[in-house]
Amino acid sequence: MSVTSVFDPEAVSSELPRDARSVFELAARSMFQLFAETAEGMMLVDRHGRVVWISEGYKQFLPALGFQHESDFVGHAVDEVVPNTLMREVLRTGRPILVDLLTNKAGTFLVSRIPLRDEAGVVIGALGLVLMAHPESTMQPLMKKFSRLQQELDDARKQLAEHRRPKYTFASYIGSSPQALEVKRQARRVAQTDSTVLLLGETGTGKELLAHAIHAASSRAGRPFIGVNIAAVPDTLLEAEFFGVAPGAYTGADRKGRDGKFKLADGGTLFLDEIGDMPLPLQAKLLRALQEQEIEPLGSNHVIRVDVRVIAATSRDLPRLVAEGKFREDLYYRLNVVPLRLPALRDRLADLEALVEALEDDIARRTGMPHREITAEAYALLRSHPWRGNIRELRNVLEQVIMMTDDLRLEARHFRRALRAGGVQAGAPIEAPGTVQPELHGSGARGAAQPEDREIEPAVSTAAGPAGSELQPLPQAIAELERRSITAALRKTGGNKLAAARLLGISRATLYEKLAAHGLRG
Ligand SMILES: Nc1ncnc2c1ncn2[C@@H]1O[C@H](COP(=O)(O)OP(=O)(O)OP(=O)(O)O)[C@@H](O)[C@H]1O
Repeated sequence: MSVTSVFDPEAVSSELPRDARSVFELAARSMFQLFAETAEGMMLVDRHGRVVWISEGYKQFLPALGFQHESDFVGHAVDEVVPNTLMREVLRTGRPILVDLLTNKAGTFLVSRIPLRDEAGVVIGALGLVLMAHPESTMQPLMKKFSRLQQELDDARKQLAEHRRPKYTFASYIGSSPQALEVKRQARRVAQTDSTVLLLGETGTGKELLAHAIHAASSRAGRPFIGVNIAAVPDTLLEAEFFGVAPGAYTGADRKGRDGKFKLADGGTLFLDEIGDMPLPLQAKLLRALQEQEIEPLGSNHVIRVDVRVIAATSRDLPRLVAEGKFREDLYYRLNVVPLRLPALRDRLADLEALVEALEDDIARRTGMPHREITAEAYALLRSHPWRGNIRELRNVLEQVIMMTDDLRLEARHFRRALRAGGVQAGAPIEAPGTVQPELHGSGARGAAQPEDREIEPAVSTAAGPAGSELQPLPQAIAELERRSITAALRKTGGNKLAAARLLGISRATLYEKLAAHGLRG
């Protein structure tokens, strides 16, 4: 846009009174005068970049620039007398640089550079203004605030990157049994590709750990790893969680819009944990996102392209869910590109010792407590335990024992109590006839009561308050019953919340709410 096209005195004079042109010229002269007087310094260069004039104020900078006399400065090429100037840039592009910091041997200056044009709009020179000398001292409070904000932003970015960094690598997956080595070999291979991976296995077998490790070994390692635990998010919030919300779609906290997990994982890996708990209506949308790599935030009619590698995991029997009409067959096949089955701990007992050592080491490091020695007899007892909760349960038991005793030698007797507290007597049959293992079943819909519920009946009936005991207000009795049922379910599942929620016939999100309400750590 040329200056004349905006301030054309001819055009102005046709619409304004006759003396408009002289008013305009007067205005231009006054503005020039004002700049010359208020700016710390001002200079004019011609179309060849030669300094043709400097203001009285500008003369103060000459000694610092290395000149005794005005004549040593005026008449010379601007970039020869003012190091680092961008005046030539303005002459070349015809675009002003309204605010800039210029630093050279004379100091730092807040400057402004404006092209000058003739009536045809051709650049015939440029005006340079020194708005402020040494702004680093004058503007110190502002600069300080700016650098503090910048520092805070950098810290937040670092924290976020740290948070999104893969927590585990293949080295974190402990085990050298043939089963463990095979699963690591397959996972390493698949890490070199961009294929969708489906991790299958009971609860606590290390599916999430392996998902992190695959990401860390893939070409996406430098990009985010984003996890969503589908079972932990209420159905009504899942769509927004996955695909995000467009600005203005809602009032309140989401008014500004929010990125979904797909967007956050762009360029990286999205880990969909407990995929078997995905509500049916959302499965079609997920399938589309996986196939097209396109998402549509809630309340928006625009699609966003994403580049996301998906790793899904489940402890549920997906083919069975498909047969029951609870999981879309097309989504199942889309996810089941590379299935990896993680062995249960009871099927790789050869790794138990190495796992115990690694977990004990980790617990000691985290808690600052001394290392413990574990006797052969204790190992024999641990090997005979059914380990329904797998490595998570093993860790819980170990943690409990370490917390309960100061003894440096951990014997079978130490573990016996913790294993009993886990709900299953060491060496006792894994399940009584008619009971069902919490994981790999859970055939019911999210939150629906399960037939497995009868497993916790004993806890429920005793908690209900035995006949003849003191009566208490109903709300209190109900709260107590709820608390006891939750504790029993958690004990039974080795602390696994999803399995406990299934046993109780509630969603994991509800379980979390109730844990908080009862002040239970879970
Ligand atoms: N092979 C392993 N080596 C070391 N630690 C392991 C291994 N497998 C699992 N763990 C540990 O056991 C715990 C549970 O693992 P993880 O959460 O990966 O299991 P999961 O299969 O995803 O469980 P869920 O299905 O319940 O979500 C974590 O603390 C993890 O570090």
